[in-house]
Amino acid sequence: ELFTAISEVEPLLETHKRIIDDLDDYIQKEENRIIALKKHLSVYKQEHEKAMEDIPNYLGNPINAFTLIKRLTVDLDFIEESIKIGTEYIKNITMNHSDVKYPTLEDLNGAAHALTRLQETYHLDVKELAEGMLNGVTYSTPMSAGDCYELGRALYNEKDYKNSLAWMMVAINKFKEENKPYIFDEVDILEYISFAHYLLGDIKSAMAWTKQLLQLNPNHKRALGNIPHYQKAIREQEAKEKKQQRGDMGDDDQKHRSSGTGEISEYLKERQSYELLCRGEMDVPSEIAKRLHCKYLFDTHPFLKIAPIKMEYMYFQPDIVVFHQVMSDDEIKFIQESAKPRFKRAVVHDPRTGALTPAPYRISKSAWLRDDESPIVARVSRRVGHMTGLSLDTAEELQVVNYGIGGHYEPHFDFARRDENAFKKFHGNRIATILFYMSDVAQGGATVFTKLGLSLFPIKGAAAFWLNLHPSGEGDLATRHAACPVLRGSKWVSNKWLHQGGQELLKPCDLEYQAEAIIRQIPRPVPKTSR
Ligand SMILES: O=C(O)CCC(=O)C(=O)O
Ligand SMILES: [Fe+2]
Repeated sequence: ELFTAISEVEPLLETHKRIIDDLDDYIQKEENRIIALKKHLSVYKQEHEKAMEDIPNYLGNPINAFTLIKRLTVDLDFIEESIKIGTEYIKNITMNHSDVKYPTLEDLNGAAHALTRLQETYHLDVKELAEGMLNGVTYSTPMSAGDCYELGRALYNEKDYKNSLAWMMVAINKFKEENKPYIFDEVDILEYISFAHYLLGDIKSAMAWTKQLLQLNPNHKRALGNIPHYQKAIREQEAKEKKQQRGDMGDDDQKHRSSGTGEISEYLKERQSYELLCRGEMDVPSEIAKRLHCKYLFDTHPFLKIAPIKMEYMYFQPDIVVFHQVMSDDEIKFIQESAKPRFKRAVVHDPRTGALTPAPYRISKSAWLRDDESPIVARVSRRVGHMTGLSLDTAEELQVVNYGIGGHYEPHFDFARRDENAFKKFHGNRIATILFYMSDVAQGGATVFTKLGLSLFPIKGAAAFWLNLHPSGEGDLATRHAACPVLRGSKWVSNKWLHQGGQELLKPCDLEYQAEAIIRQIPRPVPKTSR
């Protein structure tokens, strides 16, 4: 699962270099071998010509008879042996070395999925992507027909036929333009295109592409077999459409039934604001925006009297703030290096069982760092106390996260719902989140609050802070948030989650608030984030 963290993809460059060196060496040896073989061949040809000019005379010469026999015994053995050595040698190269890392087919599929996630979230054009461009700017070498074909194949195998088809269409155009040798040919691409159309329910297109395939290869067995099948399906589809047209007159009931359930539209609504926010196309409401400001924070801890913290309000009710310059480059480097060897694919709590499992909606690698393992980690925790005025006594360890190719975390709450038994080992629920940004991100990777319409774009060394719970202890549903897929760059964050235990005197729960949490309509006063 190398694809789940960029830091784990980095060592693949070492593997890449190894392949370059091995292949260079192989080609050098192979060229020498070919030169030797060519010399043999030319001797064979020359001698053969001479022999054919006058066969009896040629073979009458005992030397010629001897050399002919030699060429067909010992020399032939040499040729055979040298070809065998070549294939053995290349076998050794393609066999995995144990001292470098190799990605798996799972990684290839993960990377393929990531590309489509990016393409869909950021409205990227497949043709532009294939040219190595993002929003009109070139960032990488263009993809070859082979790259596009493999990507299309990976998506096809993952049953994502729509995106598979989009990439196969680019593959076929590039294939015709490039005119390069590949292990696949135009017929193979056409077969994927036809079948993807079929699986997407567009049987007429499937038929048209299959006919194109048969023009190139009239004996293609599978394509020939599919034609009657498609013809039958088209007839059935047309009959169904006709029946539906007749039935539709006045069948209002049908229309209501197909309008979908409320649950789906709620999901789609969230998805829509998530994507808009990820692209930075949504602003916070103007009545909030006009009150946003920055200030120096110097009263949550006496220490701040001499070193106040820069605090920027990003939202009110719930209050979301960003503290600037609260983690130094050296601290970041140390934390990254400590986390790397312990990285595991990030897991989520299964809401039914509370068990930890990896999920496709959270693609990253993470590790936990304890305060007592390094004064640097402890110093960062202490700083969280200074910034928030809250107790760290019941906090979780520092969770360090690196997102992989297209890495993301879909909308979620940081607190546990009442029916989840996720946080039983902690003192109460997650009252607050402090999210340190340990890198800038070239493109994408924002933290977005889907209910609020707020996007926070990572700034290295800054930290976002918000309370997840109402003062009553009820989870604040407005804190629903997500990590957008990383479009370009590597995103590092660390989370410090504070729990309710130990905050009783610092953030007393309020009976009025408790009532408010139940009767949500009552507007509540702006709670002070700092004290
Ligand atoms: O990485 C981010 O921007 C948010 C991460 C997050 O929400 C989490 O880890 O719970
Ligand atoms: Fe979160």
